Amino acid sequence: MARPSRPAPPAAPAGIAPRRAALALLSAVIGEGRTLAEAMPAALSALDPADRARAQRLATQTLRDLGRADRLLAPSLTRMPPLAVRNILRLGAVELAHGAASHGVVNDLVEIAGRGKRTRPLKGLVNAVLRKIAPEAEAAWIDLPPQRLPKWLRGPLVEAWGRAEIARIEAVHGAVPPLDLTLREPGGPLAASLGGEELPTGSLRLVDAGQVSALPGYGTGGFWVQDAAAALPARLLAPRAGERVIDLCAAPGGKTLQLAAAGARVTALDLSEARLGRLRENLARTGLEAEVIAGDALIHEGRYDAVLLDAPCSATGTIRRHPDLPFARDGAGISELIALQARMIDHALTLLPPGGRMVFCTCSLIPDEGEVQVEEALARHPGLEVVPPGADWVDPAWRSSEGGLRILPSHWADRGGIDGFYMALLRKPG
Ligand SMILES: C[S@@+](CC[C@H](N)C(=O)[O-])C[C@H]1O[C@@H](n2cnc3c(N)ncnc32)[C@H](O)[C@@H]1O
Repeated sequence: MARPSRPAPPAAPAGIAPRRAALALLSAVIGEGRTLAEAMPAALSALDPADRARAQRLATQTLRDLGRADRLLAPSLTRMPPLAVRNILRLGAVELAHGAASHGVVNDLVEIAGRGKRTRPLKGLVNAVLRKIAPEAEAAWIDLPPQRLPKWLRGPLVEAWGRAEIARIEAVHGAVPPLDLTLREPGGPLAASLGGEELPTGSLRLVDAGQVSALPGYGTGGFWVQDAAAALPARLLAPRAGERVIDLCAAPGGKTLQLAAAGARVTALDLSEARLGRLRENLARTGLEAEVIAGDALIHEGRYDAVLLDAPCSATGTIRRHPDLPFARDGAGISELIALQARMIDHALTLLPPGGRMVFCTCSLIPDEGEVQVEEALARHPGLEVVPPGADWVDPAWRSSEGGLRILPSHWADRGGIDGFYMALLRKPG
């Protein structure tokens, strides 16, 4: 006799799984100081691709808006609840402020609070606070100031760029950045089918692009994702067809692809075998060619016409795309990075013939990783020159006094911002 089948348990509401995963990401970043990239594999592994994307989006948005969320919540809290509860409230506040349906947000987050041992006792608080802020969250949000940079970074940056510029940078950090693409053939038919705005520097900018792999031209390698600022160092180097160029810190390979697409004979070197795996995937997808070497830029030997040195740095220029960075870092290790960059510049020069050229760049907002690094290199190497770029894509606001280009996220704010970067074209004495 067939056994009566058990009734299936009621399905959990669709929003629970991605919201729980988003909270796991928030606790890894805010509570444990890990980056989203480090935390994502474990936190998202059980989810389907759509929920994975939603969880990542929710966590990223909450980190971007943490300061505003705390301000919105503060009047409703007489005491500071434990971090796990605070993160539930923050996620709720951010979702409500961005127009999510309040019953879904509140019900799911109350349910999630009820499932956790540490959060269960405060389930009632979660319910009461979220219901209280729900009606006004969207309207109140507009007047709240954006998330501030953490103290370890804000102090030096205010000193370098001034309070007003830092406020503008923080405003840009508070907005969802557009998607920038580098096209293999700029201005070709693919640009028209992708739509978007062609930037003066040649990148194509899309707003609300959706899933990148679903865009036309992805499968055939017609473009790669690369912030508009990150696309400039290779343009500054201006490789010619057939030139031997080494990309010294190459992975995951955005600049290698640009150099190869320009027809240069490219060597892509990086210390990280794992990151080189992504570079190889990018070469395979685009059908572009480069010699790939797992190695140390401090000891690699050879002779090249030109060098691109995109040195490891604090990455503080990329906060608008990586809002986890201020939480996952505390400023430790920056002086070691600065010393490493100087050693890399010195060694990179040995790879060039007299008169050879090199672009040094970092995605940092800290002058010690940019302008100061180049000034000190000039002092160490008599005859080394900075060549100020004459290209028509250079925005005059980017020119810095020693001849390099300084890009701040607040530049092009009306277009959606741009990552912070520093770059300089150096010429070895002849
Ligand atoms: C800013 S990222 C490079 C991004 C890359 N140029 C691109 O456009 O996709 C810096 C890279 O330096 C690499 N790196 C760090 N120390 C290195 C070393 N001693 N030699 C070579 N690569 C190194 C890291 O693994 C990392 O991939």
